[in-house]
Amino acid sequence: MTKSSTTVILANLGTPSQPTAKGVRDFLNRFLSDQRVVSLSPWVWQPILKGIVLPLRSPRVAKLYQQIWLEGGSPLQVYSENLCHKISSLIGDKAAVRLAMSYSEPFIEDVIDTALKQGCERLIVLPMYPQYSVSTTAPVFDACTRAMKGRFALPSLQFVRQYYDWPGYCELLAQRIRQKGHSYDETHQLVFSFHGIPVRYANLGDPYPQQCEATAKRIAELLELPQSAWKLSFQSRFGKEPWLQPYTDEMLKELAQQGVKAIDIISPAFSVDCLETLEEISSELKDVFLDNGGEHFQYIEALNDGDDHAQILSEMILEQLN
Ligand SMILES: C=CC1=C(C)c2cc3[nH]c(cc4nc(cc5[nH]c(cc1n2)c(C)c5CCC(=O)O)C(CCC(=O)O)=C4C)c(C)c3C=C
Ligand SMILES: [Fe+2]
Ligand SMILES: [Fe+2]
Repeated sequence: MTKSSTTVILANLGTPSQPTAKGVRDFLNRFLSDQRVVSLSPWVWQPILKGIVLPLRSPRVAKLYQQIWLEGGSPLQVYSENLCHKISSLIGDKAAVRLAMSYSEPFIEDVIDTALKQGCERLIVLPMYPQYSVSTTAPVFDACTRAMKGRFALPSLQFVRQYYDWPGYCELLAQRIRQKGHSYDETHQLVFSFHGIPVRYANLGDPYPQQCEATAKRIAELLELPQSAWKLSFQSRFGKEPWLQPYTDEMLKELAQQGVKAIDIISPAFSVDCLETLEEISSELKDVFLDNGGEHFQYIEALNDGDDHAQILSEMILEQLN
């Protein structure tokens, strides 16, 4: 297989191009207009989105992005790009490796279009979400099919649905937690905080909650933690309907009030750090815990652009190439 005939697409969510109200608005408009993400009728949702959500949320969220912005752009963008370069080096001339995004540049459709123009005959698509969700993984698939529309010669397509269960993946996260050097018990808890989704989506068949639970259980098992030493919760609620519970903010408040003094918190739904970890967890949720009597709060970073992360994702890709 030559480099030009196989293309690996590392697909992530997307992020604002600038930490400004306009940059955030453009990103949120694309993201929240996708019916996979907000599954309301566009006749009902679009006026609310355009008239209320975007004007109120964009300037507020832009200020949050400003607090975490890096020299090369948003953390999600920078870590994803660095990771892609490392994976590309590891894969060598077996395939071209490209980063693509669902809701910001470089868009998945454009990256696929360029690859096909350059003679790509085989696409391997790896959404950068360890757990499958209709709100994240499915939009990557949608973008792939949009990119194929109207074409006469389609490439073969391999789509990685999830990878939390890839051998060694949970071990990598467990190792990261071990490096923090703690032993956990009733007063020093390990919290697995996953990005939430509406309960309705789970009831309609999204396997995301089961996959989150399996991820947390496996990591706890590898760390030989008793059930009393760790918790699973869901963060980043959006909108009025019920989301997966327990909610991280309420749980941290309760834990602090029950006398838990120290928390280490990790978010295994994110392959790279982003607004939801660097701002929501590291700042907002930290304040919730400390304001209610907690004393020690540590956020354990995502695998980001680490060599071990690039290595394990490359192994998954090489398995697809075989
Ligand atoms: C596991 C990954 C993610 C799931 C599942 C997910 C579902 C989901 N998200 C929203 C709404 C928002 N998410 C926002 C940011 C955001 N979400 C993810 C990942 C998942 N989302 C990431 C990586 C990010 C950060 C992007 C970055 O640039 O750093 C935001 C924007 C921030 C804000 O305005 O608060 C919204 C909105 C919904 C509605 C949803 C499932 C239905
Ligand atoms: Fe989200
Ligand atoms: Fe700690």
